Amino acid sequence: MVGSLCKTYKEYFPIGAAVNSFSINTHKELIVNHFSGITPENQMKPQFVHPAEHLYDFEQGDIIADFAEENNLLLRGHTLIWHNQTPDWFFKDGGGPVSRSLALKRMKEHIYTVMGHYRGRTYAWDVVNEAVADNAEAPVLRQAPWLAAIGEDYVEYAFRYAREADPAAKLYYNDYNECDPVKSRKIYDLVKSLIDHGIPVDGIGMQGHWNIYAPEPDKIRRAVELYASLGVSLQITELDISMFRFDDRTAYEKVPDKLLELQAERYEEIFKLLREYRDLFAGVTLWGIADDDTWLSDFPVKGRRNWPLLFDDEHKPKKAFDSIVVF
Ligand SMILES: Oc1ccccc1CN[C@@H]1C=C[C@@H](O)[C@H](O)[C@H]1O
Repeated sequence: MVGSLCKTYKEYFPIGAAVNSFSINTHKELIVNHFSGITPENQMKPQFVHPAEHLYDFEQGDIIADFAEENNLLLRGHTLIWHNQTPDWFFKDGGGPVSRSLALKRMKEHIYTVMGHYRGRTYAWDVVNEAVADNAEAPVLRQAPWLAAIGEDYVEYAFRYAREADPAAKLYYNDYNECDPVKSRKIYDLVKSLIDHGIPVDGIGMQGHWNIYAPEPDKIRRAVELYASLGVSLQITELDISMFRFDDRTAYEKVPDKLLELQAERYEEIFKLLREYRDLFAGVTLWGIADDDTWLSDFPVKGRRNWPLLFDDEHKPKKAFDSIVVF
């Protein structure tokens, strides 16, 4: 019997995994043996829980929340306000664009209803996902439907509504490419501005969609220290270590051993750094359980398989797993 991942890290931080209402059955043994928390990869996103203005559908989210309760797992809510997987109806009114006041009303109702439904079951929420622009010359906020409808203060309103909806939940701002020197400064500036205006932000979610080549530990370290200087909690919320640079079109039928070795070294150096900063991290979540079910197979390159997680297609621990449970 291999050592339990979450038991190994019990004195460091909870270890979570992204799940769906199928993988909680197909990957149940791995979840209950190796993880102390779960995040719904998709099934609490607006597209799934709020498909039409007067229609909520919590069926799949409830299956996940019930599983968390039955197995004593922490449950992270993901995500409330995002430019993706959010139905167009939020931003339309009659034949034209929604007004600021109606968009705020819809945002408030969505946040109150979804957080209210899971109140007491979700200990944290990714309130706003990926609001910051990627490209260096852009302003802080990316172009997004919520920005167009409400204006630059949409992020503030989202966090205020979230605190009102569930005062006990930890409220996170979550983003990717979070170690890029330019983008990390923008994320810092956004969260600092929220804090300076008395907006309730408890933490920054560093998604951690990394790969076997980047970001190097020093870049991760600089971002960790920059965000921690705000006095907020940190979480790695969506960790996976891709075998490829983002849109590299190289593809393999079977993962080369050399890449598995490189990946094990990356996981080892990343978890060494996370253990060093254990006091800053309130959790580390893998964006999936095993390589047979990962969003990175076919994304962003159609037909390109990927092997970014700690367990292989047969749910056996990989070299990457061994590299982080023995230290
Ligand atoms: O790494 C990226 C590259 C391009 C776009 C988005 C991302 C990350 N975006 C994440 C990935 C998968 C989704 O399931 C998550 O909800 C989302 O937060």
